[in-house]
Amino acid sequence: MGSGELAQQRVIVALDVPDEESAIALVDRLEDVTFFKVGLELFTSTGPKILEMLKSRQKSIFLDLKFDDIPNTVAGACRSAARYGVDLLTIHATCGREALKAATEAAQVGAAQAGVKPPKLIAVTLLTSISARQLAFDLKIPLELPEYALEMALMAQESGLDGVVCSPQEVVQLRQSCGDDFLLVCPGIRPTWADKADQKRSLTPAQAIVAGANYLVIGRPITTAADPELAWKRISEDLSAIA
Ligand SMILES: O=c1ccn([C@@H]2O[C@H](COP(=O)(O)O)[C@@H](O)[C@H]2O)c(=O)[nH]1
Repeated sequence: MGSGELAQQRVIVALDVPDEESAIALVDRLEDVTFFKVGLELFTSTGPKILEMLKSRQKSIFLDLKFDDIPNTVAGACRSAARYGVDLLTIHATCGREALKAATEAAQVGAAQAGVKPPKLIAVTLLTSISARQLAFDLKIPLELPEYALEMALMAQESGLDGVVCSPQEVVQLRQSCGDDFLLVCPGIRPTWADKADQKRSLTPAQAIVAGANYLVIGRPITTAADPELAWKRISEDLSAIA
């Protein structure tokens, strides 16, 4: 595999910026990046036109709106979002089994109505900003963290979802239990030189790929770097070493 190819295939850059202008500036600087994530901050600011901007540049799109509501509402949201023709779409596993099933069906319907490919629907197991201590003391969940993440992933899989968003620290266990065809998409990725900030359950890009992650989501280590192209290049080189 050529230099940078693994990063191009497996790294999704999170465009957590406040407006369209900043997003375009970053996308145009990071010309080797093929996959971008649009999350709550950018989508709330720009609406769907940001997706058109990315499509016009032939980029793959992860629409990370993390829907979390009752079954009827998440189904409607997934039906609408699927019409945009995005590649990945998120919902929280904590919506529950009934909502996850309704969302899965609705995403198929929305895509068919719009004549586009359905998105891969993936469920957030447990935000990577939550530590074991916070899970127990703030969220009052009595399970050990790895067991809780596994239960959320299995519920998503049984409900027909294509995969989950999980911490890279849980990838080995989830891959073993959910099999090779289940997508494991990992934020909380931190090169050794990057600040962890609010991420509590992180690994380096190379560690996450070796563990078995399908995609790595990386935001601030690239987007807030003094030189985002150089940050991308360093990550690409680290991944080339394991390719
Ligand atoms: O559990 C989760 C789910 C989603 N995210 C999102 O990924 C990126 C990570 O950005 P960094 O700047 O690399 O921390 C961000 O858009 C989150 O909304 C997550 O971090 N953890």
